[in-house]
Amino acid sequence: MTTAVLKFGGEVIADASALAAVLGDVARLTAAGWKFAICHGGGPQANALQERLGLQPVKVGGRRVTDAATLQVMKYVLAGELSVDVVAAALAAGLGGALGISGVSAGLVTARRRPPTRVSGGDEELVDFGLVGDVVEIRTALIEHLWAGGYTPVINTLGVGLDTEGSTCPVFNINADTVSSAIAGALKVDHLFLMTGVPGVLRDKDDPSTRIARLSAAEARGAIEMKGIVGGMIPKVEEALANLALGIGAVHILGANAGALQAEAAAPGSVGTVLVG
Ligand SMILES: Nc1ncnc2c1ncn2[C@@H]1O[C@H](COP(=O)(O)OP(=O)(O)O)[C@@H](O)[C@H]1O
Ligand SMILES: CC(=O)N[C@@H](CCC(=O)OP(=O)(O)O)C(=O)O
Repeated sequence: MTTAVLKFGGEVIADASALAAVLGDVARLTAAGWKFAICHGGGPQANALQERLGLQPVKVGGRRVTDAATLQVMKYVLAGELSVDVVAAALAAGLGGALGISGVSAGLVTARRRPPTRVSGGDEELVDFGLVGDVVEIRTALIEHLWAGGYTPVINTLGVGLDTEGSTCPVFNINADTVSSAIAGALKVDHLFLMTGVPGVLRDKDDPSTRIARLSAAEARGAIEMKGIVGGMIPKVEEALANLALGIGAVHILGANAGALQAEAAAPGSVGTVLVG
């Protein structure tokens, strides 16, 4: 049995034909015996709703600064519209066991508030991200339970603190690349696929023909330092590398194209970028 975490961001969700093609591949691989956990983001959709509400999206090093109103937007967007729409698209693509959950469900993604931190890709000073969580623990039992029942979890990446605040536990916004990498590490999956709007990590971020097939940790850190990797590609690479050592078979960053999952799994680096420790 092959196990995989597939993460895609809001950009992929916004492209209905790309999303259908990818979910069709997941449906076929699942029918052939693979087990997938799908994690999704929703950054562009959250930006759009913030703007409609007169809020200004602020991101530092690819992570969103999250006040109380922004967290509310993240709940509406991630656990509301996009969770429902991704599951509906998965059902349409033939993935009959698709089931939407959040990182809050059964305490799947437990987290604590991130203290003010210095950020790669930001300035030198400490950044207070507000209601953004750092992952403390992934409780994999829920995913294993769903897999055993024939379901494919579709996970939106909110997290929960288990230290109660009055009558409730605090909910946190967590970057979807962070959550998917942590889940992949906890499950020790064979493949972590980070699917995005570009074909992989690019030498020149504006030139899709400059895809890097294999990227080492040292090269990745150098590229972040030299600002060759910027914005939303930073958390993807950093978080995947941080979790690779936990026992993920292979981490692939790749574009959302039909057949890409199978091709990358069979020959890592053939259509995307494979990260090596
Ligand atoms: N070296 C790089 N190679 C590829 N993409 C890069 C690089 N540096 C920055 N990026 C940017 O990172 C983006 C992917 O991150 P992001 O937009 O957050 O995706 P997602 O929403 O799929 O998580 C790309 O669309 C690209 O604009
Ligand atoms: C803390 C943080 O940055 N959270 C992310 C969660 C959504 C996400 O990661 O979406 P994409 O995968 O589409 O970028 C955010 O607020 O945008």
